[in-house]
Amino acid sequence: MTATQDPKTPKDLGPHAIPSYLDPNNIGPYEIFLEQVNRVTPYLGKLAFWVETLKRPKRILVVDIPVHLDDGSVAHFEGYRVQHNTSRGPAKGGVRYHQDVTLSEVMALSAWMTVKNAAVNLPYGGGKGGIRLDPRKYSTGELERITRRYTSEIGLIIGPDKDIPAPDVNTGPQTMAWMMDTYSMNVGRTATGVVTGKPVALGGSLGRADATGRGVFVTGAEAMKKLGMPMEGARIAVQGFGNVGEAAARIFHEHGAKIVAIQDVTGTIASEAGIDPGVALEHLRRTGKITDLPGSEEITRDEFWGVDCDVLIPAALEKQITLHNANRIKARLIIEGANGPTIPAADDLLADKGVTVVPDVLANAGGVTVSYFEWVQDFSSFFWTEDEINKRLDRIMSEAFQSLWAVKEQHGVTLRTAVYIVACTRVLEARALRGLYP
Ligand SMILES: NC(=O)C1=CN([C@@H]2O[C@H](COP(=O)(O)OP(=O)(O)OC[C@H]3O[C@@H](n4cnc5c(N)ncnc54)[C@H](OP(=O)(O)O)[C@@H]3O)[C@@H](O)[C@H]2O)C=CC1
Ligand SMILES: O=C(O)CCC(=O)C(=O)O
Repeated sequence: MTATQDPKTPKDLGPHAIPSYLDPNNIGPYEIFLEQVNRVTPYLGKLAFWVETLKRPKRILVVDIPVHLDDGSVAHFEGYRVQHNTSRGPAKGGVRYHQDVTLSEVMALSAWMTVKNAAVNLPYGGGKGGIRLDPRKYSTGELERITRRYTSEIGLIIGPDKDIPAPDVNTGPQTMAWMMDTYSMNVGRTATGVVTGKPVALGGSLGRADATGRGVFVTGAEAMKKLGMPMEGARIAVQGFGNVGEAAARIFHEHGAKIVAIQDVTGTIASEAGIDPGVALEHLRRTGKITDLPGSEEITRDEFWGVDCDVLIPAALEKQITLHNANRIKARLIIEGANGPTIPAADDLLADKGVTVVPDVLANAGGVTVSYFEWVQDFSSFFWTEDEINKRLDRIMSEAFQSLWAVKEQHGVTLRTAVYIVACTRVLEARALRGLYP
C-alpha cells in the first residue's frame, strides 16, 4: 500500500493506527505534485508519452550563502533556485524566505508555476526559489546582504530571458529591488526585466501588489456565480493575512462579502458582525498581531477550520487542508490563494462532500499575470495605467476560469484536474514540438 492508496483513513484512530509512512497527511510537497500529475495522465492522450518531462525538474541549483551578520560573525544559509520547466518560455516564479523551506518544497512550487503559467497561457515555464531562514531574526542590513549574495549565486541561471524571479512568502518589492540591483551590477547594465514585483519607481508595475488577491477575487466571484452563491453577505474565512490574504479579504469586503474569520501566525480571530480588513490591517501594523482586534473574539488555530462560512480562502502555506480538518470545513467553496494548501486525499474528501475548490494554479495566477505585464512593460519601457492593468488582469482571469470550468463540465472532473488537463497539454505539446536533440 502506498501513502495515497487509502486517502480517507483518518489519522485520529489511535496513536498506533497508521504508521507515519502510510499516513496520507505526511505526503511531501513534491509528492503532492507527482500525485496531481498521475491523476491527469489518463486525460493526456498521446501526449502522455512525454509525461515524464513534468515529473523531473529541468534544473536545480542549491547554493551556499555566506554572509557577515551585524555582530561580525559569518552565517551560512542554504538557498535554492529550481527551473521546473522551460518548454513554453523562460522559467518564472517567486522567491520564498522561510525557516521551513526545503528543496522538495521549492521543486513543488516551481512545478506548480509551470502548470499555473500554462493554465492562464503566459509564455513562461515554471521556476521558484527560496532561502531557508526565518527573516524575522535578521536586520534589514543582514537581509539585504543575504539577498544580494543569493542573487549573485543564482545569477548563473537567472536573467530576463532565462528565469525571472518575483516575490513570494516573506519577500516583497524591496527584496526585488536588491535582486535587480545586484544582477544589474554583475552584468554591467540596468536589467529591470530580471525580476518582477519591483517597486514602481524601479520599473515595477502598477497593480502588482494587489494582483494575486484580485485574481483570487475574480475567480472566486466567477465560481460563486456558477454555484448560485450571492456575493452580498457571503461569509468568508481567510487563512494568511499577507500580500495575498489581505488583498483578497479587502476586495471581497469591498464587494459586500463579510469576513468572519482571519488567521495568521500570531493567532485567529472571528466575528459574527464581520471584520473590516482595513481596520484589521491597521491593527496588525500597530500591534504586531491580529488578535485583540476590537469587535472580534480569539478562537483556537484548530477552530478556524470549523468556522461557519460559505467561502474559505487558504492564503498562507502548503498542506493546511488535510484529513485532520477537511471534514469539518463548512464552506461550499474554497479558493486557494496559497500554493498547495490542500493535500490530494483531502481534495478527494472535499469533492465527495460537494465542496468546489478553485485550485491554486488558477486562483492565485493573478500575481504572475501582472508580473508578465511588468516584464512586458520593462522590455518596451512603456508603462500602462492601473486601470488598463486591472482590466486586462480581470479579463484574463475570468476568461481562463470560464474555459477551464467548461473543461471540468466536459470531463466530469474537479476544477483542479480540468486545469491540469489544459495546462499539462499545453506544456507537453510544446515539449513534443521542440523535440529532444540540440
Ligand atoms: N505574493 C504573491 O504574489 C503570490 C503568493 N502566492 C502564495 O500565497 C501564499 C501567501 O503568500 P504571500 O501572501 O505572498 O506571503 P506573505 O509573506 O505576504 O504572507 C503570508 C501570510 O501567511 C501567514 N502565515 C504563515 N504561516 C502561517 C500558518 N502556519 N498559519 C496561518 N498563517 C500563516 C503569515 O502570517 P504572519 O504575517 O503572522 O507571519 C502571513 O499573514 C503562499 O502560498 C504563496 O506561495 C501565490 C501566488 C502569488
Ligand atoms: O509573480 C511571479 O512571477 C510569481 C508569483 C509566484 O511565485 C506564484 O504565483 O506562486
